Amino acid sequence: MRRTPCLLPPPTPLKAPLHPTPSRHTMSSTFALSLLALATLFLVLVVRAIHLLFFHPLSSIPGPWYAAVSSLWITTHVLRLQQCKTIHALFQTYGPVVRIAPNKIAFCDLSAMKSVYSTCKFDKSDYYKSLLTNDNDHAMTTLPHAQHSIRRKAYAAHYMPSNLAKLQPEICDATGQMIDTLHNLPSNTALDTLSLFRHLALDIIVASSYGFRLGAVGKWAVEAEEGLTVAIGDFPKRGILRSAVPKWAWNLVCKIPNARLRLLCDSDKIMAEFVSTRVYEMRAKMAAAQKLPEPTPTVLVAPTPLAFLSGFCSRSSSRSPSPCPSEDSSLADDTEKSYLLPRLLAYKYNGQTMPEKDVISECMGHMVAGTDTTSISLSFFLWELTRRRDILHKLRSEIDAVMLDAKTIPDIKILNGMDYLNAFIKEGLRIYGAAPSLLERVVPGSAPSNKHFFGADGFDLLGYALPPGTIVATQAWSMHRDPAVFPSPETFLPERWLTSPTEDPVAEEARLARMASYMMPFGTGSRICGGLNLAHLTMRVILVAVLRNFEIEAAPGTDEKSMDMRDSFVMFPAAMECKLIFHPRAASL
Ligand code: HEM
Repeated sequence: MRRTPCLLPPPTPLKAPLHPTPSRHTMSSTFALSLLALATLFLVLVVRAIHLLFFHPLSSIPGPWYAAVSSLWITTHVLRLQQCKTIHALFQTYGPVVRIAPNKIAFCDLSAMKSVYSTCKFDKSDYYKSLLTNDNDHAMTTLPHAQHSIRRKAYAAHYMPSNLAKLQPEICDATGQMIDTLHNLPSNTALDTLSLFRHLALDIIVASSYGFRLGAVGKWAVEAEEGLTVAIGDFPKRGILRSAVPKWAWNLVCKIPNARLRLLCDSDKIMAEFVSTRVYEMRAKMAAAQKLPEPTPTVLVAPTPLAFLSGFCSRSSSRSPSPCPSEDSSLADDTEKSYLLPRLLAYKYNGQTMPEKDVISECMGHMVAGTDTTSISLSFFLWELTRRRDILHKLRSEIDAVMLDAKTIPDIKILNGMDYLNAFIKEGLRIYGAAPSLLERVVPGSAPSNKHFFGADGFDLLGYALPPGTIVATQAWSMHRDPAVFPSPETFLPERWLTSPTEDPVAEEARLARMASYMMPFGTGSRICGGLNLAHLTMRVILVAVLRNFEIEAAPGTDEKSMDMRDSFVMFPAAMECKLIFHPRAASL
């Protein structure tokens, strides 16, 4: 029998919905899974926190519990630019050793400072890599001690006092140009000294490194900021931004068509191009000099000396002012002096010269390290003088006595012997040192030769065992404010650096030596600032020249609030500027 075909239409296939509605069952299982993930994460964090607080090798070290469980707390203070003050407050609450992050210990103690930085010479932490120049190391960023000492040997002799003495004409010339510029400004002009001294410090560093006159102050005077100076000011900001965002985001930021942003992104490149040009010129000069039949100058000699502007430099070591050498006469004496660049180009290690990339990044490192630090210190020093006429008066008496002619800066030997000036600078560096922050080091994996600092559990820091890999650091800010060493530490008192005629001379010497041992405005130990002699000379020259020629007054708006100190490795005023007015002294005209 044939079957009757079914006349019913075939069933329409169900259309899949565009957005399938999850069943109640699926929804609840996703929710449960998320809850489980969150609970697991929470549990992991709790277990981790418990470990860090109670079972970690650093758990016995005092400090706030939230600092021990996460780096977030200290990072917020870094971002608030208040790390120094925050850590200082911790020392006052918890004592000389404090845990400030899960793996980071800060201390404030002289013996610990000596063993970390000088005796054991711990390597630097990764933090310094944010300061690479031209994506390459320089002395400051070379972390391992052994590699660093090779770098240090390459440049150290440049900053020896004997070499700097020969570079006085360059330093005085640049300073003289600034003094002339200030004399020519309309009266009552408020100047940002951070910017002014940044330009001057750069002129001095460029002149003493390459024998090249940059003329940054001259350009600044006509309100055309020197490109290189802007780049140097931008460089640290670039470093912070670059390390805060992923690489792709940074590349994107640098594509935004904004001229100012472009400059910031290119700051490293601008500096590298400037130094590369100097390297190219110097190589050409050195090659030309070697082809001369006779006499053959050493490679350390810069073949073309700077032309000197005016009579601001004195070459005499006597107290009577002497005329500045003329352009013609300077050549003979200059054959002895040595700039930084030819020295680096000639440096050999194991028979090899330094790769050019290293020479360039080294030179860039010095420009970055020396420019803002010098300008910030000087700005705070002058700001202090606007508030302390008593100190200004004593400084003036000393300066006026050795600087009969307002246009002749005394010789280095005279500057070195000015007791009150030097006491003032020491006190300035104690309170306003431009780099007062933590100088991070890492506890090594194996004990160095000084084994007595190491027990079975690691490095012995004031009775606490720090395992290898722990980051350990102290800060000048706190070492300089120890009331047992510096009575009334917040009071600016140059006299504390002078011996009192009414006290026992032996006790006085011991007191001065004790204070000096706590001072670390330039760091301390094997990684101490390479340019500290230049910094001292520059500060002395600029201070005597400015104070001999001008009365200084704080501009409206420059006050305790605007000058409140902020720190991000280097320190700076809250307002990011220091506006002062320079009135020519009658005796200087
Ligand atoms: C008042 C001015 C200055 C202050 C307060 C200062 C401070 C410092 C500090 C704190 C360090 C780091 C030490 C460390 O990381 O442990 C340093 C390193 C350095 N500074 Fe200065 N500095 C000043 C001026 C200069 C100048 C004028 C130059 C050169 C032009 C310079 C060149 C260097 C170099 C090359 C290093 C790295 C040293 C090395 O590791 O071999 N600094 N400075």
